[in-house]
Amino acid sequence: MGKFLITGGTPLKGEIKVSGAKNAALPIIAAALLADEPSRLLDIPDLLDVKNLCYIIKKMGGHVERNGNELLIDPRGLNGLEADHEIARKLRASYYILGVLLAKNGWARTSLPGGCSIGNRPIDLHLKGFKAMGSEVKLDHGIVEVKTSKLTGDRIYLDYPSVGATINIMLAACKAEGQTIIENAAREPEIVDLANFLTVMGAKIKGVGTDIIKIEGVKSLHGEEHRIIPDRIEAGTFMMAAALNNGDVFVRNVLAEHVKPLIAKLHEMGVELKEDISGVYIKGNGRIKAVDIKTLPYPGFPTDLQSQIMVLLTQADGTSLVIETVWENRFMHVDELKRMGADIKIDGHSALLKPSNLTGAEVTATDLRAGAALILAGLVAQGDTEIRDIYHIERGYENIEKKLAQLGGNIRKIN
Ligand SMILES: CC(=O)N[C@H]1[C@@H](OP(=O)(O)OP(=O)(O)OC[C@H]2O[C@@H](n3ccc(=O)[nH]c3=O)[C@H](O)[C@@H]2O)O[C@H](CO)[C@@H](O)[C@@H]1O
Ligand SMILES: C=C(OP(=O)(O)O)C(=O)O
Repeated sequence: MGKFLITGGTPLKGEIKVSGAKNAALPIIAAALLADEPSRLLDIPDLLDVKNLCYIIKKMGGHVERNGNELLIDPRGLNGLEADHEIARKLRASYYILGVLLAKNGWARTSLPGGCSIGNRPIDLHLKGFKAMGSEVKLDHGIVEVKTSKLTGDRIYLDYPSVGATINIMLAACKAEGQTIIENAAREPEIVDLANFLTVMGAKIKGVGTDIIKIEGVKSLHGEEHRIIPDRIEAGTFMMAAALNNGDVFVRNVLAEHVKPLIAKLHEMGVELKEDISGVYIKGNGRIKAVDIKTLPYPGFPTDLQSQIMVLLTQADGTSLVIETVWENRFMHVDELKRMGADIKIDGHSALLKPSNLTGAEVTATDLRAGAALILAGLVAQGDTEIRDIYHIERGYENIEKKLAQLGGNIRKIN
């Protein structure tokens, strides 16, 4: 199993290009299966999650071909109704197969999905949506089965603006009979990207990016070409890496409007940054002011950047408070950061951080963003850091060690 070895202290300088967004690419790959023809997807990151989803599609008879960062998906041979259970358990996005196959064939089965262990992660809202649309739902021994003789649009209120439930219901609703209205829908940019792709395929969707999405079902969808939006979480991770290490970095391929909550906080922290049409310039100036953070659904501060910003806050000039409201177990990086000397106290959903001198240590990535936080910590710490279980990080960051090394970061992977 691979490890990252990092020696901290080198300022990061130069330019780095952000890849396509994992959390947009995965539902868009699934959506391509709704068409009657092939689709060509551009800027698909080369990630473990993408490989696993493609494997599931191939096992169901679909054809997937990768050419650099392009993915050709031909759904014409798709004859399976069941996602490979073993692989489906390795990623969250495998459950999008449910919405797609329900719309296509009225029947689907998969094991409960995987993804980061950051909380309970129920799928009740997905199932509530499928049921409202006329499906029978069975959940037995970790296997979910959804079945319908006729998928019909309905009004569905989400008790929480769940990203996954909004996506799964949208996927199913595109080919349901009549209109589906999702109330209290999630507004994340990845959902807008998915809706843009579905719309060029022929779907009728209104209100995306607001909390009420209306979808009028259509009989068929056609294949299309689509470029995935830049990954705002990868972008945010690099922006913070630059701010931490007195860097002078241009993070290219960032849509600044997608990272507004982070930009606002970096401004508050006194980090110098400038937005550009194609990215963001960051210049660390050796001083970071303490700030408070509360994670919220979009457009609030993203939970997927919470672990990373904590590292920045260990270097601030005072005490900061971080409140995690989305996931109940997303402070697992804290024990690892403490091994590196971080002064952090957890009380329920809150973490209190005091200025700390970080030193290199042997640490373990417990989930994807926790792993990213450990990389940031390793880059700023004195001495050597070894990060284990980096497969978590590789689920969501494309060649992160190569990209950071290109900026002068002293990081390498060993197998
Ligand atoms: C693959 C993907 O896109 N993952 C992202 C997605 O995860 P994911 O789509 O799983 O996150 P959700 O928005 O669904 O979950 C948010 C909250 O809703 C709760 N919930 C969710 C579904 C449900 O049926 N019932 C329920 O109670 C969850 O327990 C959690 O507390 O959005 C999260 C929130 O921005 C991000 O952290 C993940 O990186
Ligand atoms: C939690 C994440 O991903 P997933 O939902 O795929 O586990 C993430 O991307 O930070």
